[in-house]
Amino acid sequence: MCMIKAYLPFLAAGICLRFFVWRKNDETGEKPMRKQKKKQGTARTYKTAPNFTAQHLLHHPETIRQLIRSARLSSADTVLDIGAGKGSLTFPLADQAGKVIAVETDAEFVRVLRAKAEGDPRIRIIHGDFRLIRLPKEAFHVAANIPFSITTPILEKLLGPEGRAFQRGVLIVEKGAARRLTQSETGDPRLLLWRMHFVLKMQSVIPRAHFAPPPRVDAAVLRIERREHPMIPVQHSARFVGFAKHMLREPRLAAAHALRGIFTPAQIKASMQLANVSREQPVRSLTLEQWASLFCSMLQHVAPHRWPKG
Ligand SMILES: C[S@@+](CC[C@H](N)C(=O)[O-])C[C@H]1O[C@@H](n2cnc3c(N)ncnc32)[C@H](O)[C@@H]1O
Repeated sequence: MCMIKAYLPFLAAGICLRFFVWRKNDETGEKPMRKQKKKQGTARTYKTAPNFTAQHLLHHPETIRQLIRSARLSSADTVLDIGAGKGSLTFPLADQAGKVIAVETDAEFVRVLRAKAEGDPRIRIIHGDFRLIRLPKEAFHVAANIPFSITTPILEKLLGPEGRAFQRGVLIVEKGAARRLTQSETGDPRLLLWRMHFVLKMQSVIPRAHFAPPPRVDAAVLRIERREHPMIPVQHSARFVGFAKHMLREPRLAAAHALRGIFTPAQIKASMQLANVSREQPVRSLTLEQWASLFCSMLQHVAPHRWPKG
């Protein structure tokens, strides 16, 4: 009895800790990491710290059909399924595309995928972290219900220099993330850069009930298409980020003021006229065309030593 009494405070502390961890996972809307069976022999190897795995599997047949249809794939296409799970998208995608590359970190899911895809030359399964794999060099598309917890690293990889062969994609992301990525006004220089090269659109909302287990929030389909003609020269991408950061130090400031550190007064007048920017227009309300025009004016007329650093 005395022994039990002595252990009671530790037991209570343990229960509190479990509750706290559970609440934390609940707040993020993510499921805690699944435990791996040791005997599978394909132990998880992370080069970076493990993240929540976000295993919200899509189980709604019509939503799956719509996503596959909207990916507009042909038998000549290569498509990436990022976070393939048990293959709810992988196999329907293989019926449309020439080649599907399915990337998945979870050893148990990879085992299921390999068993289902055995002998199917159209499907290649990569057991690994998408953030660490090498992207195809030939043109490719993406159709995926991605792990929400790594939405930004996934976009950085696809829309940055590494993803130079990425053409277009339909990605299921958190609805809030889809809104942020597609609303017209933004104060995020990197998002502006992505928009110079890609068109991002929120295509449709997917109710949380279409996933198992359901996430805490609804999801949405984010459509991404590479622009045929980028709005700024690709080789000046890093410079564009430097320019946008400089301009967005105070997003509510009138563009004419924000341009001061870079352009002379005469250059400000001319470049604003060319970009059709009004005198009091705040920086954060500049349209993509205005951003591109002001930036190109800087490249053309301002001495490189005055260009803001990234
Ligand atoms: C939202 S689920 C989607 C699963 C499946 N595509 C579906 O729709 O049913 C995301 C999947 O990504 C996997 N995952 C999590 N982190 C990953 C990473 N860094 N690289 C690749 N896959 C990852 C999870 O194990 C999970 O199976």
